[in-house]
Amino acid sequence: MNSYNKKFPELKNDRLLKAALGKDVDKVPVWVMRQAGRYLPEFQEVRSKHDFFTICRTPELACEVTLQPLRRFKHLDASIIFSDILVIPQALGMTVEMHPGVGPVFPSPLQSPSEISNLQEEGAVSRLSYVGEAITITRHKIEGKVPLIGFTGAPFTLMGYMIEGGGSKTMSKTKGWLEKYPKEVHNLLALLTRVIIDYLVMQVESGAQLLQVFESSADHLTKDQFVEISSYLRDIRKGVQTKLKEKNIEQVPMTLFAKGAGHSLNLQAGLGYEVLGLDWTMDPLEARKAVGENITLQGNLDPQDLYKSQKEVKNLTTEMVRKFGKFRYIANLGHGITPQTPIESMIVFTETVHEAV
Ligand SMILES: Cc1c2[nH]c(c1CCC(=O)O)Cc1[nH]c(c(CCC(=O)O)c1C)Cc1[nH]c(c(CCC(=O)O)c1C)Cc1[nH]c(c(C)c1CCC(=O)O)C2
Repeated sequence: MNSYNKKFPELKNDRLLKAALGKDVDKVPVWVMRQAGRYLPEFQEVRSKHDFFTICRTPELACEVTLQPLRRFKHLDASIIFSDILVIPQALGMTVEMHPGVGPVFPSPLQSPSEISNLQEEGAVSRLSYVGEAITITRHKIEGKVPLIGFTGAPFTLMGYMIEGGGSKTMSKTKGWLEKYPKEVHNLLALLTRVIIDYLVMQVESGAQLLQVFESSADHLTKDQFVEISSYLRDIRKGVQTKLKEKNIEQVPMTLFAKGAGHSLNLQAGLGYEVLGLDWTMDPLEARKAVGENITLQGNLDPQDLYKSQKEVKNLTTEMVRKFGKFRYIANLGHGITPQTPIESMIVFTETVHEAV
């Protein structure tokens, strides 16, 4: 399988890819994390008929919900394949359920490091082939209107869910493991890193045009702990590049979103990623100073700002885009859009980005 053989429709809007690679753009590109999701009635409609992971595993359904935001919001410059970061633990043999109103639940989380050896690394990526199929179908159905982003959870975030058994306010079990079992933790993070690299390469082979790595739980780590786990993030970037080269597949830009790790932007800028995602705590000018001119920044309006009046959303968005400027910048929120967000706010946000500079 190689995307060259798939004859995908020609890309008409390449603002996102240009911005990621530091080329000039006519307008600032914009997309929104979780842009396909519960704030859209058409998503709720599909969701009322199907279990969350059934949607992920059924390429036609995943494609349909990926396309939903594009139909509504004419200013979106990218789509992101509908899936979840927790499909990797599933492919390793763990059970993950999505409970409405609760979030992900692992009935049998990892209880001790000895259970790491039960994880089924072999064949994990082939068990994720449904994501590749969803990507390929979606690339055709998008008709080249905008690029399609593939994604993965990053090692520490995935390990956290696998140990905690779901979302956690404190991550105390996981942080306990970091102290008590450094060798085993390394083995697990290294295993996840290997699977993630092959999974991302498979996504590119299937048609993904940019890859985002979500280290969403980095906000639980101390600065020193983040420095430690950053080696896996570097290995992922390098590993994807090396494998694409070996397979003679064109390189794609990659984004790292390490939520809460704005304390280490300078370090992040050296990990090989073309784009760094910022959460809403970061000041655009300080972030630019920390990363220099060779990195594209993505973000970072507070998702809660979308609950304000249209006028305020417009003002805050304009202010944000002006601070970041047109050079090496992709507009987004500082985390995923939340379920009760008024649809009108998405319209104002995306339109305003295109008008702002
Ligand atoms: C940590 C994480 C997860 N999943 C993801 C992350 C990293 C990004 C982040 O930090 O938000 C990533 C993710 N999850 C989903 C996408 C789809 C693509 C998109 O951005 O539109 C993406 C990129 C769909 C989803 N993933 C989830 C939903 C809602 C589930 C439902 O419909 O019941 C969607 C649309 C559920 C999910 N999935 C996860 C959690 C913690 C939850 C529950 C919290 C919540 O409900 O928002 C794990």
